[in-house]
Amino acid sequence: MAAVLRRGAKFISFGSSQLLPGGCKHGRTSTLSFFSSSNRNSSSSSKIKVDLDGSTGIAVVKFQSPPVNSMSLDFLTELSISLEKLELDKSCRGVILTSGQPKIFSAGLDILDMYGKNPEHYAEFWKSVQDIWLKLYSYSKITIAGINGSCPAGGCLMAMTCDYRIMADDPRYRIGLNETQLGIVAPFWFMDTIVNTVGHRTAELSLQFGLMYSPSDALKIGLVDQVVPEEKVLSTATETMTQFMAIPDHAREISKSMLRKPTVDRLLAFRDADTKNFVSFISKDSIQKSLGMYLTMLKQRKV
Ligand SMILES: CCCCCCCCC/C=C/C(=O)SCCNC(=O)CCNC(=O)[C@H](O)C(C)(C)COP(=O)(O)OP(=O)(O)OC[C@H]1O[C@@H](n2cnc3c(N)ncnc32)[C@H](O)[C@@H]1OP(=O)(O)O
Repeated sequence: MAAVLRRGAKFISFGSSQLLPGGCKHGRTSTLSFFSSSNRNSSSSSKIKVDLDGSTGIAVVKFQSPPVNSMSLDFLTELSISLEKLELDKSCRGVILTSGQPKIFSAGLDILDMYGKNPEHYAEFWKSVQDIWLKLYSYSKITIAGINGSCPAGGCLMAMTCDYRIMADDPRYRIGLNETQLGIVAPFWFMDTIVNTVGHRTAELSLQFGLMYSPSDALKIGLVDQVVPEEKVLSTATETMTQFMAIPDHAREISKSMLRKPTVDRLLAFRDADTKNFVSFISKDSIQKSLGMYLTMLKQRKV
């Protein structure tokens, strides 16, 4: 079901579903601004660029980790710090996540962080993946994903944590949780997130086949909320943000929190066990072999 938020309208319009397999609380001034005192503030780490417009309260967080914005430990750490600063900054009311790399939103978790490393590294990496999900899924500010490129696995997970998803209409782009195609299993909180987004039955098919959807199919199943020409992704995200901002922050925030808290609490309750499971799963010879083969295929561009 594709819920569409239209200009000047409320949450309306539900499409049919179809699956195709395939590969300040209103505050505008800041006492806690991390981005200097002018109206447009930029900060840039090596992998994440943040532009906060103090006059609108909208921050654009751009991924700039070539070639494919894969979520390495460094990427996740930098993103986490940027999000934390923005959450504390009272001049910021909403965050747009988007990519500065052509054709890719994010390639998902960095496979090199899951391959050929030691258990301590896997545990540290996994905790940072959990951390970014926990942060975004329970983020108090409005979040919109401007998906201007392909968005597999962890990339799709990150987009799903946002309050709204706008995808570029390029038919070459794909989005979905493709883990089974790599011979790995999406953890329960990845599954919870997609179930919460597209519903149980669609999630069952999606996860088992590891389906990757074109923008139009993603819209049909409600994995994204809107599909627009690529050059309009950011402007549409800004317009949509303005609609969200018209809702009193406290009411919106509490609604979001009530809807998402059970899912967040489930990971918090099993966080250590989930980390142990990940480390033992990813350390298995058979899984390492699958990942090694997948990396080789990627390098030979056979995927
Ligand atoms: C119980 C608990 C159980 C827990 C069980 C464990 C659960 C883990 C959950 C996993 C979640 C994930 O996100 S796993 C990651 C899943 N991601 C994917 O499958 C995406 C794979 N990538 C792609 O499909 C493509 O690269 C795509 C993103 C569309 C871009 O295509 P392009 O043609 O533009 O670019 P490519 O030539 O393919 O890639 C450019 C270079 O980037 C590298 N690259 C691409 N994706 C990469 C990635 N994710 N990590 C590292 N490196 C990557 C390629 O190898 C190339 O390296 P060079 O040749 O050296 O330049």
